[in-house]
Amino acid sequence: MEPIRIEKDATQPWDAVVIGSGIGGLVTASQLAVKGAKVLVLESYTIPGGSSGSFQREGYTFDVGASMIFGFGEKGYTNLLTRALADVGEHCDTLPDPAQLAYHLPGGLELAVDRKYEQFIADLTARFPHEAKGIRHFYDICWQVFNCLDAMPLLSIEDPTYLAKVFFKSPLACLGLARWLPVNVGDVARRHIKDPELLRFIDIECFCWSVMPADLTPMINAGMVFSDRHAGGINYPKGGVGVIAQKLVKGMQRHGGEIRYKARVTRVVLKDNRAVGVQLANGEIIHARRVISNATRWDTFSGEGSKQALVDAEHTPAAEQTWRRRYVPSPSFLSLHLGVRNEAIPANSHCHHLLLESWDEMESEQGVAFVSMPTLLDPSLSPEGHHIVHAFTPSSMQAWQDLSPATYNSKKQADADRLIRKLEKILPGLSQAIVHREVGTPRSHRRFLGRFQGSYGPIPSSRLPGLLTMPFNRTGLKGLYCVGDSCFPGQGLNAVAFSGFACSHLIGADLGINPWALPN
Ligand SMILES: NC(=O)c1ccc[n+]([C@@H]2O[C@H](COP(=O)([O-])OP(=O)(O)OC[C@H]3O[C@@H](n4cnc5c(N)ncnc54)[C@H](O)[C@@H]3O)[C@@H](O)[C@H]2O)c1
Ligand SMILES: CC(C)=CCC/C(C)=C/C=C/C(C)=C/C=C/C(C)=C/C=C/C=C(C)/C=C/C=C(C)/C=C/C=C(\C)CCC=C(C)C
Repeated sequence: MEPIRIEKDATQPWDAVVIGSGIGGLVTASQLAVKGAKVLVLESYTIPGGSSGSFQREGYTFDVGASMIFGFGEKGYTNLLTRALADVGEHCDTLPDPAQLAYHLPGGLELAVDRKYEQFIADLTARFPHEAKGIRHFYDICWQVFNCLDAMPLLSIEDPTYLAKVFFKSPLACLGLARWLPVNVGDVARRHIKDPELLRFIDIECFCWSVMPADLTPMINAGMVFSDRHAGGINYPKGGVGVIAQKLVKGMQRHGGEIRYKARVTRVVLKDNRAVGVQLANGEIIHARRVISNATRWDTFSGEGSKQALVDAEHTPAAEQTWRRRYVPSPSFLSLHLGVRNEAIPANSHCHHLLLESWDEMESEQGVAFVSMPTLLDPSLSPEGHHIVHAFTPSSMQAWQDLSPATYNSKKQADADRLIRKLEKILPGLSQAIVHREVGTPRSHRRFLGRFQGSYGPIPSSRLPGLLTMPFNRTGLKGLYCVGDSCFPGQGLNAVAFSGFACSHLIGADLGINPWALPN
């Protein structure tokens, strides 16, 4: 289809300026470029991708953060990364992971989540035979949610025209989603499962991606995660996670979009209470018809703790204060990027592992340890004879603030050593095999990713009704939109990709450049 060109006036040369090149920002920008909009992405760092970038050191290609990738399936509508790339004429070769994750839990509960659904159900049932029915019911309900999502093109539910069309196309799927929107996982799990240890397992199943127990995790997101890992499966992009962002940039550029690196936005420029552009740290002002922030809402709007927000307190909409009362920043991470000699990795290891020593520690500072070893799938990421061990554990900014440089450095090394000792439970001899080591703290995450308190993303401050209170892309300021994990439906690459599709669709509707028909 011939792209629709938008008329521009001299003072507003860009149709849309996107602040940040996380996956949310890049999907918005590339989708808008495909619709014919003139788009500019401004990224403060030197590479694209944000938490989903990759960086090179001494022959290793390390993932910044994201490593377990959903949304790369071939069928249906929930494969949003595959779709975002295909829409700009790009494709990532991926390596299928035979298991999503190997759990190493208290009480000797060891379980790898098999790619095949029936195998996973059989393995979990073997451990909890008295809960065979409950296990089947609970995970089958997750499939019902997933099947609703997978049955229809996923665009902005803020656009009434889309809602009407999609309701006409898939009425039952829409009603199914409307039913599950206000529900959390804990309520559904307790309806079918009674064994306290199995309920704890459901908690950690949620925690490992939502950083919340089941009672605070929205059912829609669980339906997505607990089913996509078996439907499209977990697939690792060949060459590292950063390839996804690099290809989105390439595809966007091919459609006329542009990106500038080392371009930190310091404020959204307003005129008559409307966003009309942005100002960069070097003072340059760039005008645009629409401004999209891929920074977190805490970094976008003023409020308690936000030091240099992009919108001042006077112009911050009241709804943002309500959001801040409902959602708080989750902890950040202490992260390790290790290059290790092959001998430390047992043969036939899984790529992703989660270790928890005591259930009481699930939500504690540095309680759960996550491990990703992508070289088990893609050996080209490390020098021959070596593997990557990327490990992280939740850690809050408060634990790292107000320390002298010497105390900060020694805490960093001591905490890293402790994490490595923990990992030796599954990787015996690890500490002796390390040849390259980099340690990141919440302060590193804040500095390099520009994220408020280095946070992984927003989590509810109390029990909320599922996803019902999560804000969409439109903000209370005309011309300004948000995208990324502080928008519906929250954290996760596939989730922020959805946020990007929804945001570009909404802006497309506002600018009148959307194609009439829903995508196939
Ligand atoms: N699957 C996994 O294993 C895993 C692990 C970690 C993170 N993640 C996911 O990654 C997702 C994050 O995606 P996202 O789209 O929200 O964004 P993001 O935080 O990854 O990227 C935001 C980008 O905006 C840039 N930026 C911020 N403020 C700026 C400013 N003022 N000027 C210019 N640039 C600025 C940052 O440098 C960054 O590149 C999260 O949802 C998280 O769940 C996944
Ligand atoms: C009309 C009517 C009636 C109605 C309407 C209704 C509707 C339509 C609705 C709609 C809705 C929707 C569309 C929704 C959507 C949703 C979505 C898309 C979702 C998604 C989600 C996703 C997710 C959540 C994901 C996630 C993931 C993650 C986070 C991951 C992570 C991971 C990690 C961290 C890893 C770690 C571990 C290791 C390493 C071991």
